[in-house]
Amino acid sequence: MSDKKLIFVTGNAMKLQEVRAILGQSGIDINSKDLDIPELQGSTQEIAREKCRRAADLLQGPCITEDTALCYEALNGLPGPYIKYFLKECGLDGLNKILAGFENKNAWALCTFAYSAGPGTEPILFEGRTDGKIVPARGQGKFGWNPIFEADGTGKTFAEMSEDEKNAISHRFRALEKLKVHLQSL
Ligand SMILES: O=c1[nH]c(=O)c2ncn([C@@H]3O[C@H](COP(=O)(O)OP(=O)(O)OP(=O)(O)O)[C@@H](O)[C@H]3O)c2[nH]1
Ligand SMILES: [Mg+2]
Repeated sequence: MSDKKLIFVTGNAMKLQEVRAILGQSGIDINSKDLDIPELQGSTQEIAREKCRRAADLLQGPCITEDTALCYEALNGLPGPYIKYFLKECGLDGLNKILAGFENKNAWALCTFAYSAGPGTEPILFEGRTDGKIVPARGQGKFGWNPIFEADGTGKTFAEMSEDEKNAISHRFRALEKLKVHLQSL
């Protein structure tokens, strides 16, 4: 890609902030656009592909989109891509209580970036996953479900970490590492 300037279609300011911080000095410059794209039901991959297709159609050009899922092992991966609505309706406490009947509190955060070269092309997906467990809320509650997700091996929730600490191990960082390689090869 000649100028490495890419449109990230998202309505989520925190995602954008993290993506910019993680991309840092990579030479990949992100512009953002907040378009209201309907999100389908289905697997995270189906949702990610369709959102990116629709975004590229609306923009009439190349773009990236991102979908984040929070997956509970005891629930075979749910709430998954529907976490936004669970968080809104049940809150952090409710997201803990959902697991009250299960001993298994394991969960994973899954980030899926989709890249479209433009309308009519098939989006390419880049996934990143961080394993952890669901815990009662700890730390600064500035971003989504960060306070209830304790990343394995850290003893900290995402909300107890500095920006740099989270960005070094997050689902978003791991997905962006793959997207970066692809973009740099264009
Ligand atoms: O604690 C968190 N740490 C994270 O790292 C993180 N990344 C996303 N989220 C939240 O999970 C849902 C995903 O839904 P989502 O992928 O559809 O995002 P969105 O609708 O906010 O933006 P977009 O679809 O316009 O890009 C939304 O509630 C996001 O706020 C996070 N919460
Ligand atoms: Mg969304």
